[in-house]
Formats: sequence, C-alpha cells, structure tokens
Amino acid sequence: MIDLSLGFGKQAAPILSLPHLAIAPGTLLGVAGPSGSGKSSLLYLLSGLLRPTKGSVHWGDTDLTSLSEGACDGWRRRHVGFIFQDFHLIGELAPLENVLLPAGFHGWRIPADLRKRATTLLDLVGVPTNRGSVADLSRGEQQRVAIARALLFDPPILLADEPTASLDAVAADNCADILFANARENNRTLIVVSHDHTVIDRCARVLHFDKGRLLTKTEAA
Ligand SMILES: Nc1ncnc2c1ncn2[C@@H]1O[C@H](COP(=O)(O)OP(=O)(O)OP(=O)(O)O)[C@@H](O)[C@H]1O
Repeated sequence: MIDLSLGFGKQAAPILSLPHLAIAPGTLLGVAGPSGSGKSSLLYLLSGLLRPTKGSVHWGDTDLTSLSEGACDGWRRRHVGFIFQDFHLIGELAPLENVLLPAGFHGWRIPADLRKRATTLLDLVGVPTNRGSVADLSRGEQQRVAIARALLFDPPILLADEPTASLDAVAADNCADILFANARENNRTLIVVSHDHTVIDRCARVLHFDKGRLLTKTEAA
C-alpha cells in the first residue's frame, strides 16, 4: 500500500507520483507506459531500493520507509526476488554461481538442495550449467540467468523489470510461462514492468503510467 512521490535532487516536479495503491497477495500486476514514465522507479520504491520523497510503502505490517537501510536490506532478501532491467549479474562468475549469489548473504555453506534448485532453475530457463562466465553469454542468456536467480528462494514478491526484453519470442513465452505459473501455483505476488504485450496480457491488473503519473488501471475480464 503506497501513497508516495519520488523526486531526485532539486527537480521541481516529482518523477513519480502515486496517490494510493493496494496490492493483495498473489496479485499478477503489470506496469506499462512509455520509456521514462517511472516504471522502474516504482519497482525500486516497492522493494525499498529507493525511498520516496513523500509517502510510504507498506507490505503487510512492515512499513519499508520506517526501516533502517540494513533492516530494509534484510527484509528485501527475505521477501523479494528482483529481476533487474540490466540484470546485475557478476560477469566473471559462472551462471550457477550467479544464481546462487543470494545464498551468499545467508552466511552458511550452500546446501546441496539449494545448489540442486539453482541447477533446476537454470535448466528450466534454458541455460546449461556447464557454461563459463556469464560475461561470455548472450544478453538473452544473461536475462534468463537473472530470472533463475530471482526465483532461487521462491520469494513471496517477485519484481520483474522488462524480464523478456532480450529474449526471442519463444524464449520470452517460455520465461513468461515460468514466472506466471510460479506466481499462480504458489500465490506469489508478481509485479512486472513490460513493453511486451504477451507479458502484460497475462496480468490480472495493469497500471498504465505516463510522465510519472498513473493514467489508468485496467482489470482482466
Ligand atoms: N537517479 C536518478 N536521478 C535523476 N533522475 C532519474 C534517476 N533515475 C531515474 N530518473 C528519471 O526518472 C524518470 C523515470 O525513470 P524510470 O527509469 O523509472 O522510467 P521507465 O519508465 O522505467 O523507463 P524505461 O522504460 O526506459 O526503462 C526518467 O525521466 C529518468 O531520467
């Protein structure tokens, strides 16, 4: 639930302004709009990676805006999988090591079943585990590694920023199938920014933004 605006520096007008939004658990929410309309900024606000200039972001009983940076990082690790528009992979590491990166923050040796899950996820998105460093993969393959990584801990909230932008039609469909099936079957909240109609059309609700403002909300029939 949010009621917020976001501005950067001394800009006169906020780059994103949203009066109120309630998202029930398990919602499949699409975010659409032209380039620069504030879609990525919305995901950053919802995950606590950015703090609103005004207003707050609540997930259940947790008000992200009242948490310290460290507490917010901890909350995000436990609750959010984030597929970044530019992937945020570590180029010199192998695909499997990238998928297991979130496990590195938990301070224990990576258990065999988690390694197996990472392997299964890579297999599911169609990236073989025996590839070298991700820097040598195509953009589409890197995008699929980023998708697998976001699913590692089966987070209750999945935020996906243009998750199919670098994929061909078949791979895009396959990855969208994985994201939406996972959300539906496990009642996960999926919030997906996309220009891709095959992704947006799968969403139960769609927010349309322009110039940082919410233009319309549409609901699937
Ligand atoms: N750190 C920043 N400092 C200043 N302005 C920023 C910053 N980050 C984003 N903006 C501005 O905020 C606006 C919204 O950016 P945002 O990336 O959220 O848009 P978007 O709809 O996701 O765009 P795209 O579809 O191209 O990814 C843009 O005008 C952008 O230049």
